[in-house]
Amino acid sequence: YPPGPKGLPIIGNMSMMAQLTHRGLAQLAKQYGGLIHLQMGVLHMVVVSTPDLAREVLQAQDSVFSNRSSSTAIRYLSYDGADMAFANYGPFWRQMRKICVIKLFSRKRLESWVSVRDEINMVVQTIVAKTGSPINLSKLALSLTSHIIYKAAFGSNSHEGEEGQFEKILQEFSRLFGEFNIADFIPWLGWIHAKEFKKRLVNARRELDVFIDKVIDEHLAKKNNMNRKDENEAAATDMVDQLISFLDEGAHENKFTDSLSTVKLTRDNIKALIMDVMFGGTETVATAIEWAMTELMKNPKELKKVQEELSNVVGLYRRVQDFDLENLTYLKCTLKETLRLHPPIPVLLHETAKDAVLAGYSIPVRWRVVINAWAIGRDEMVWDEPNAFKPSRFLKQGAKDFKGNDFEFIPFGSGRRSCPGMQLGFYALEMSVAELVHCFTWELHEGMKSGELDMSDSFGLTAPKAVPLVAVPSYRLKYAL
Ligand code: HEM
Repeated sequence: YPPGPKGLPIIGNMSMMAQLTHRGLAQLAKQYGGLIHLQMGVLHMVVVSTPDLAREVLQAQDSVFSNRSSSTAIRYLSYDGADMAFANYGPFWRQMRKICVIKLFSRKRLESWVSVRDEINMVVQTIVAKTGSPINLSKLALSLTSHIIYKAAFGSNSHEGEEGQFEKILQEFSRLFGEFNIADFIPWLGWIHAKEFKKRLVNARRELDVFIDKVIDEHLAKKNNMNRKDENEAAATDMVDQLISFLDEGAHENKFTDSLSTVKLTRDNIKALIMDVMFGGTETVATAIEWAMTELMKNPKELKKVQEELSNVVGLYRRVQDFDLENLTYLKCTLKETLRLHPPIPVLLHETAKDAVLAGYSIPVRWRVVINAWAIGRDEMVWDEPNAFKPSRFLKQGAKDFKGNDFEFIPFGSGRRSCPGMQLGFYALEMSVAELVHCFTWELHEGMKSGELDMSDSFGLTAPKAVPLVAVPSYRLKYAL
């Protein structure tokens, strides 16, 4: 097995649990090397912290390393693996992925892209009304991305209060995913808080059931109405509309097929896929917006360069349009640098599908494989001044890109399990930051200096800023909105 800190009998390295964040694991990698073994009760895991080993796991031997690790909460809340993000690699996952890529996230499905624009417009209007007052940008970013994904998934005709209700359900899901459950590590101690934990799992899933069943029924009714009115009339399609076209109420399990025309989905599949989209698309993009704004506030010279570029390319008499994005090169470099220093998902969680050998070490089947994207993005063997925010490094010829071929820079992962929402996610990030710094000038709250900004992060499904970013906007454009 690979080297690693020595553990105790039965519990292994469980006493180090609090240390096993992206930062703690990067520290351990300095001590034990790019491949570490840790044991947490019955669960074994290896941690990959170098680009070469990431290439081996995500590309050269990807079919062996592309399963997902699971837990009691994940199994229950994903409707027993009825989704894509938590399903093991195989025909079922392939089928679900095809639906997501072609039907939900594709550039051709314009509605999601329109949701991004509409919601950013609303946010700009809100900020205009609050110029001169402090704004919690961390909260604003999360509310923006929740609205975008909610609208892309469910359409715009939600009823009063429903969005807030849905946010609460997701927050409880998120807490349950992250909660320490002893049964996952030492199964025979599982009785300790099993009853209470199970009760919370059942309640959370029941609430999601009630919520999404209602949405599905409303969409089905709308579809029937449309059919009656005009067979040929194209309905405005949100993600639920797309998914219910595969719904077979009589189906109890999926039949795997390579052709989308014969795919059948159950209600549980639809609920679980919606959950994937919500989790995949909300906190990730919000965290990236928050960090981009934080780094720009921390580095006023870089902010000035981005704003100069916006003045030259867009000018101060109009807002940023989609066609401007390809000319906003420095903005793009700034966002890449943000994703290098602060990958929203700092560690990728995979599992071995069979016994494997990695760098000469044995990695048995069903071992957890953690790829520390955060540590790789700050590897001093690869990156010059790895902890400095230097967007211009991405201007150089041959600079790394995040599309999955450069294993030194993997904020969206790479290979089979890489992010299917990358295009949509990056577009939402690019447009949000472009508009925030084009329409407004930002000052830190209460006379705080840029050097005093707290740059610590917290560790969970994503790694947002530990202390929210608060800043005061003033309007920058030369025409009234
Ligand atoms: C800045 C934005 C985003 C970042 C940095 C990001 C990053 C990632 C990463 C690192 C993974 C895991 C890769 C792996 O395990 O190897 C992932 C998976 C995933 N992402 Fe994203 N993501 C973003 C936006 C989105 C958006 C907007 C959506 C959907 C609307 C989305 C949906 C998903 C899904 C469903 C998966 C699971 C894929 C699978 O298991 O096959 N992501 N993402």
